This record gives sequence, C-alpha cells and structure tokens, in this order.
Amino acid sequence: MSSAGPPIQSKRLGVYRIVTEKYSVNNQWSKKASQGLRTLLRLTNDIYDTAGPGSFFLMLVLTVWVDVFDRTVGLHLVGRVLAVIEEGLKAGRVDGTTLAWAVALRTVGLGLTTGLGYWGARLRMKMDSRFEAKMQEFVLKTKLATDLTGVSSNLSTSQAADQISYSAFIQILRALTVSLGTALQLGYVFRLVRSTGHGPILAFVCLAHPVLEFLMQPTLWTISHIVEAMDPHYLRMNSLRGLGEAKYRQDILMGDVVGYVLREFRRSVRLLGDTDVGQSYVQYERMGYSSHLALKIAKELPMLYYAAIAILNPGAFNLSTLATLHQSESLLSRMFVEIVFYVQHGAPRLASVQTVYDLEKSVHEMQDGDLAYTPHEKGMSFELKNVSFSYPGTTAKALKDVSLSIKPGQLVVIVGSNGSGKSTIIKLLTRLYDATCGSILIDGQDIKDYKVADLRKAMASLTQDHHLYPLSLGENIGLGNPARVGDLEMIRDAARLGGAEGVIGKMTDGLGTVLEWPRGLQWNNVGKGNKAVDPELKAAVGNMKKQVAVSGGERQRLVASRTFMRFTSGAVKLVCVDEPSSNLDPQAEWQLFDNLRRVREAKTMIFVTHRFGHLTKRADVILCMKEGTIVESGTHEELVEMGGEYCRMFDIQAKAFD
Ligand SMILES: Nc1ncnc2c1ncn2[C@@H]1O[C@H](COP(=O)(O)OP(=O)(O)OP(=O)(O)O)[C@@H](O)[C@H]1O
Repeated sequence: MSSAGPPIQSKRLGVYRIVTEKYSVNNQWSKKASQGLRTLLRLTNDIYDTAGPGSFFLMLVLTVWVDVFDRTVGLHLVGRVLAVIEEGLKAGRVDGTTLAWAVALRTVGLGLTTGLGYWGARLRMKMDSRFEAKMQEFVLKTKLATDLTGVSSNLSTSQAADQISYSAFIQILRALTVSLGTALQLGYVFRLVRSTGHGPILAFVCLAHPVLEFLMQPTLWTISHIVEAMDPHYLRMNSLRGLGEAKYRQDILMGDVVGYVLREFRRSVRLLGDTDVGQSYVQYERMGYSSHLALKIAKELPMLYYAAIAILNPGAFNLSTLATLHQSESLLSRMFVEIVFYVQHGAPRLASVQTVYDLEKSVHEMQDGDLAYTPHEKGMSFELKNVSFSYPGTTAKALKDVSLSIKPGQLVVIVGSNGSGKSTIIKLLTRLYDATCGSILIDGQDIKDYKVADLRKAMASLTQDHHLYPLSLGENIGLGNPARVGDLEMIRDAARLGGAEGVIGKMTDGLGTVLEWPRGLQWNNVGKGNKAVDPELKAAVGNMKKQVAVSGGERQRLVASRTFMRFTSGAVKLVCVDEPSSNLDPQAEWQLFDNLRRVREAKTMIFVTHRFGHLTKRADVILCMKEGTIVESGTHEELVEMGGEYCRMFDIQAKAFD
C-alpha cells in the first residue's frame, strides 16, 4: 500500500520505550530524494539571494579549497619534506637548500590555508546570521498570519520552525566537498603506491574501520523516533522530584507533606532497582562485545598491513612513503567520518527546512472572502441559523444547533453555566473559527463572504485570554490602533478609560516599561553557598533577575486600555467583552463597564458574564445558555418572569444578599 508510512518497531531499553521506523528501500526513497533535492535548490536560492553573488561564490570557493584541495596538497607537501629528509639520511648529508624550499613551501601552504579557513569561517558566520534572520522573519510572518484552526493543526510544524538555520545547506555542501576531497585523497594514495600494486588493498585497509563503524553503530539522532519513559517507578520518582519546584512550596509546607514526599521518593527508588535510567540515546548506541572487538581489530588493520608488508616484501615502501601513507590513512578515515556526519545531520535538517517552507501552505485553514465590509451606521447585526460547532481535533459539540439574531446597536448579554458555550459563540461571531454546520450572517450577508481583515477592523474584543505583549506598555495599549501607536495623548486617554493610569504611573519608565524583556539571562556558579564567588557578582545577578511584574487585575486594566485605544480608529462596529473583570475589584469593574457603556454609540455590544447586576438589567436581550444551546432569551424582566434557568441562576446570586 503506497499510502502507508514505513513500518515501525518498538524496543524496551531501561526505563524507556523507543519506537523507530524500520528501514526499507521502497518506492518512498526516490520520492524523498527528489523532495530533498527540491528543498535544497530552494534553500540554495534563498541563501544566494540573502548573501548576494559575491559572498555566495566566495564561500563556495573557500569551502571547496579547504575540503578538497588543501588536505591533498598539504599531504603532498609534507611527503616532499619527508622524502628529502630520507634521502639525506641515506646519503649521510641532507641537501639544505632543497629541504629549506620544501619546508618553506609547506609553511606558506599552511599559512595560506589557515588564513583562507579563518576567512571562510568568518564569512559563513556572517551569512549564517543574515540567513537566520531572514528565515526567522519568514517563520514569524507565517505564524502571525496563521489562523486559530491552523495553529492547532500545525503545532509540531511551528516547533520545528524554531530550529531552522542555514546549517542544513552548509552540511549538505560539506558532505559534497568532503566527498570530493576524499576521492582526491584516494587518488593520491593510489598514485603513491602505484608501483607496488597495493592501492586497492590500502584503500580497503584505510576505510575498513570508519565504514564498519558506520554500519555497526546504531544511532537514534538521525532516524525518526519516539522515546517515552515507561517505567511506573521512574515516572513516579520524577513526579515526586517535581514537587521540589518553587510553585508547589506553599502547598507542600502548608499541607505538611514533606515527610510523605521523601518516603514515597525512597520507595520508588527502591522499586526501580538497577533498571537503567541513563540517556535513551546512550543506551540505544551501546554495542555488544563482538561488535566492539570487530571495530578494534578494524582500527588496527593498517598497522597489521604495514607489518605484513615489511615481512613479506621489505623493499616495497621506503620510510617517507610509509609515513605519508600513515597520514593518509588517518586523514581518509577522518574524512569518511565527516561525510557520514554531514550527510546524517544534513538530511534531517533539510527535512526540517522543508517543514518550515511548508508552513506557508497551511497558514489559512479558513478561506478568506472577497467582499469588502461596509459598516452599518448603527453597528453590526447577526443572524445565526442552526449553528453547530466542534473545536478542531475534537468531536464533542461546543455548540448545538444554535439559532439567534442580534440587531444593530443592541446590548446583548450571554449568561450560562461553565462550559455552556458562551465564549465559543463570541469566537464564531468574530470569525476566529468557522461554524461546523449552519450559517452566520453579518448585516444579511454570509460571514465567509467578507474579507476577514475588513471584519476584524470593525471588531474589538476584550477577554480573559488576552496577553500583554513583551513590548513597552505604551505599545501594549497603542497597538489597539496600530495607525496611532505613537500617539501618546491617545494612549494616555485610553489608559485612563481602561483604568491603567495608576499602573503606568507606578513604573519608573512609565509607558516605556517592558514587562517581560526576553533577555535570555543565564548564570552559573553564582548562587548561594558558593563562597568563592565575588559578592558583587552575586548582587549583580540579584539585580538582573528583577523583572517588572503586574498583578492579574493590573494586567486586565492594561488589556482593557488597549481595547479603548481600538475605539479611536472610529471603525469599530462590534464590541465583544468576555468576562474580563474576574480579577478587578468592584469599583474597577463598575468603572470599566460604565466607560464601555459610554462608548456604546453606533456599536453592537456583546457581553459574557457570570455576574447578574447592572449589565443584565440594561441588556436589550439576554441569551441564557446551557450545554451548547440557547435555552432562554429575552430581557431581564421577561426571563425572571419565565421562572426558568435564568431565574434560577439570578435567585442564587440574589439570595446571597438576603
Ligand atoms: N480550544 C478549545 N478546544 C477544545 N474544546 C474547547 C476549547 N475551548 C472550549 N472548549 C470546550 O467547548 C465547550 C464550551 O466552552 P466555552 O469556553 O464556550 O464555555 P463557556 O460557557 O464560555 O465557559 P466558562 O463559563 O467556563 O468560560 C466546553 O466544553 C469546553 O471544554
């Protein structure tokens, strides 16, 4: 069956289960190779574009020089020096001029090669950074454009994207250049021993060890695999070890469970016994005794060969040829190992480059429409007809056959128990997801017909899910209206309406404060108990660690300010507010809703809330949800009179004040 992937095999090693694909030469091979070639061509082209023709060709020439010519030419020059010395030793007098020339040539060659190698490495480093930045931009662009459905279905791809670098290209290139260098080196060995007829045997003797090592040494790095810790005692040990983390400290101390945790840890260690917990990679690569022995013998083959020649055919080689051959042999063996390394590491990298390129194919799971959205002057209207919805990758229905209509400018409040589908309705109305069944109309037209970007411009949302960006507080608010992100006056106004004035005032850098500056801070050997450490260094780390932090309520105020900033575009026709006040104190909550109410004009407003109060009383329509359906709808008075689900929830809250 062509659709089936390669068969897999599973192996238990120590505490791990290791699942790998079984290698088989099948028709997938040529498909993979041609795909790899296409990726390599695209990658080469991209690198060429980023580096420019000058740097690109210079890098090629330098790499080819170092890998192809240098080693052979270098060996030849060393051989010449040794030959002159040998002749001198035989004759009892060394020809000083010839020797000086040979040594000078070798020295110049060495200097030249070192210089070119250094230059090449610098050039590669520069190209590496430039290309890395270009790929990061590509990945960022595709990630930013990916819709929510795409995000959930492409999780692994986006993880792979972070590991990309142009080293894939360099490794494939070096595999090619080192192969070429090896061929040249072999040619040189053949030429050297042509007269003796030992060329092929010598080549075999030189390559036996690396080839055997390649064939016999199992390795996990280069094959698709899954490693899973299986041993229940090992898993429990790790869980218990995890309880040492700072986040559990309060629970552990207050719960008085230290003794229990330590006792259980010791018990797990006892039950685990001597089961190997070493790294899965190391366990996988461990070889049996006979394989080890075979490899050791293969390594000694050249020495055995020279000894045999010395006994059987003493005149076959002179000393300098032997010395050069000995160098060749170790060089060839090293080069073979290099080829294997570059191929083995280059091929998976190339595959991960492909996954990055594939990102652009899967950006939009949702189809964009082509109709421009012309806003209704009073606000957006909605019509949901028999809408059902399941989140991507799930089968459970978050919404079941929901039908409703919202008129322009209405204030709608959605209430209902946890998990009843309130937030999901908002996500469909703002087209973060498409309904699985049924249809949604905006201003009488199918939501899918509109250009998504147009719709988003006309929408503002404020939920608990919003995060602060790792940018300045000013940008965090200003990005509500990207066109005015630098307008400090507007930002301050928005901060006042969102209740964030106080938070910003507290910060030394005001609107310029960055909360989570990704500094990649690392330190080592400067912690407590290390007496040798300079106290100033310790203090410096202590100071560095301080990140500016805000409380949950302060974060919500900043996020709310961003929403108020969004209104400054004048294009917003729908405001969705999904329980943003859980961390706000009653005064702040009242202020937030009051400020939102003040900007209500020409906007449809939809609120999701668990609290019954001024919002529900002012609502034009309340939708009461239960288990993915709308069970009741109407005004507060109508629903209370109905005496159903809404009335029951309202009574529970009202009783608290009796
Ligand atoms: N991203 C998601 N992936 C899968 N299922 C989800 C996702 N988000 C919500 N659900 C499920 O969809 C159902 C409706 O969730 P929704 O968030 O709309 O409820 P809610 O009424 O807003 O709840 P709450 O009052 O707790 O905020 C729940 O069963 C929930 O588990």
